[in-house]
Amino acid sequence: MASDSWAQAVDEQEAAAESVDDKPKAEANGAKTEGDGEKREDDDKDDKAAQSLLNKLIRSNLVNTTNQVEVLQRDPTSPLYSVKSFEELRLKPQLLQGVYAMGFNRPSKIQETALPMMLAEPPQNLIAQSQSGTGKTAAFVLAMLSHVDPENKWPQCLCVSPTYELALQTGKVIEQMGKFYPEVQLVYAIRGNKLERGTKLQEQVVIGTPGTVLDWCQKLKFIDPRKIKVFVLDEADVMIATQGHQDQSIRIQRMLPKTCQMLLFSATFEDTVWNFAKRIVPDPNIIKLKREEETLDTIKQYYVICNSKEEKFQALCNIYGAITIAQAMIFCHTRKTAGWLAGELSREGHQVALLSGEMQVEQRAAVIERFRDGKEKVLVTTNVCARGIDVEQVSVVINFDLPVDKDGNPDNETYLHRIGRTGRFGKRGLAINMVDSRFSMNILDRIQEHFNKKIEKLDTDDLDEIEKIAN
Ligand SMILES: Nc1ncnc2c1ncn2[C@@H]1O[C@H](COP(=O)(O)OP(=O)(O)OP(=O)(O)O)[C@@H](O)[C@H]1O
Repeated sequence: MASDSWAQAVDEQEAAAESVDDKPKAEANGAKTEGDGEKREDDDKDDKAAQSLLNKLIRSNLVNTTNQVEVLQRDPTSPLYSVKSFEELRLKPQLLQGVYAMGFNRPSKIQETALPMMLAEPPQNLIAQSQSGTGKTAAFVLAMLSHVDPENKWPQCLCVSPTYELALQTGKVIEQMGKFYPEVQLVYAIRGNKLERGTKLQEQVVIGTPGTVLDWCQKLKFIDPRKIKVFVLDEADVMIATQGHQDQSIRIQRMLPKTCQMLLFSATFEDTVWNFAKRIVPDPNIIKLKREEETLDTIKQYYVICNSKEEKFQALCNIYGAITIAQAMIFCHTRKTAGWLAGELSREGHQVALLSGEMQVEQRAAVIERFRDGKEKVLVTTNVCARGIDVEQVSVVINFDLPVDKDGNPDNETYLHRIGRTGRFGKRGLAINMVDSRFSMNILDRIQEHFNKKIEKLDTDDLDEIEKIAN
């Protein structure tokens, strides 16, 4: 889907970065100092799960959207309900309390329609797609908790997530939402959680990864799949990217009773996801929410002319000396530049976080959490590390190197995603581009042309001028 393809485009760009680095014209864009055969970011395998996790971690609240949901009902003649408040859903008081304690005042766009469908009697199956951060997890957690009978001490709701870390994240939401409903218990079916043979689980909700869930249902028989009332498959697009998960999920689904409510969620909806979804969810209702397009309308864009990476660093220091920057993200072309820059900035006394390709996902998650919590004010990163990260909360974005594709052409989509903000909710932002050669000037010109938006020149030796950009 075109609107969701930025991540793919970024992947392609990064995958091509090496060949760009080999080209003389690309060297001029900041890659020249890195051409030493180090392991590049692009060697890293596309890791959708890591991306999804990091995105969840950096986001502090709901992604707003002005788009309307598209609904395809299984039975088009039945009335379509949508709610504007959580009260209308007639939730159990303990759950309503949980919802409010999480700070939710009203249902999100997707929740308005998805919740009544999921809570209807008899239960309805649902396939729902909307970008990350629009409230899908909260929605299905509420549906699962609503369907549990706390008197029954066996698993009734089963949720599968693509990875250990994502399962833990969703588990946290279940725990938070169910905080005032202690009779309902949760268990994690994930690696490392070893139960004695012969155990029969008493917990009503199970969250886990496909392999462990399948073992617990089939081989170890901790769970009786015939007693499951709600089955959730989360992050279907991430799920199918992992070898074997698709198959395992289908095998789990086949063990469930016909009456079990099947729910599937995905951030994107390419054909592969759709084909998988149809195998998991029979007779579905379908809800789709288009991704909010990003724009550059609320962003002030500047460029700075420099001759070397040292000069770019000096320009950066001048900018920092002249204006107060709450939090900034700085994008570099390679891991090596990012490392160098982070070192230089720390030497100058800045609190710097570095996201680097060789870090494990847990380490990246820790860096992002610290940045999100404001412990560090500058996040230096390469594209691969930052793809999928929501930059909305960051007021200043600096392109230490401009984004280029494999042919050495401007990568407009990546530029837009790094800098852009969505719709009318977007806060104002400031973007500064470092230009260090004729090649990168040409890239900048073409980016201006593409978006038909002027990028102003900034003289970073003139403090008064820099101060003006902050106003
Ligand atoms: N109705 C609501 N009101 C306010 N905040 C909400 C609401 N629903 C969810 N949120 C919050 O918005 C953020 C995103 O929600 P959620 O994680 O459910 O989205 P998602 O679509 O599942 O995203 P992802 O695919 O990344 O998991 C979370 O911080 C969540 O606590």
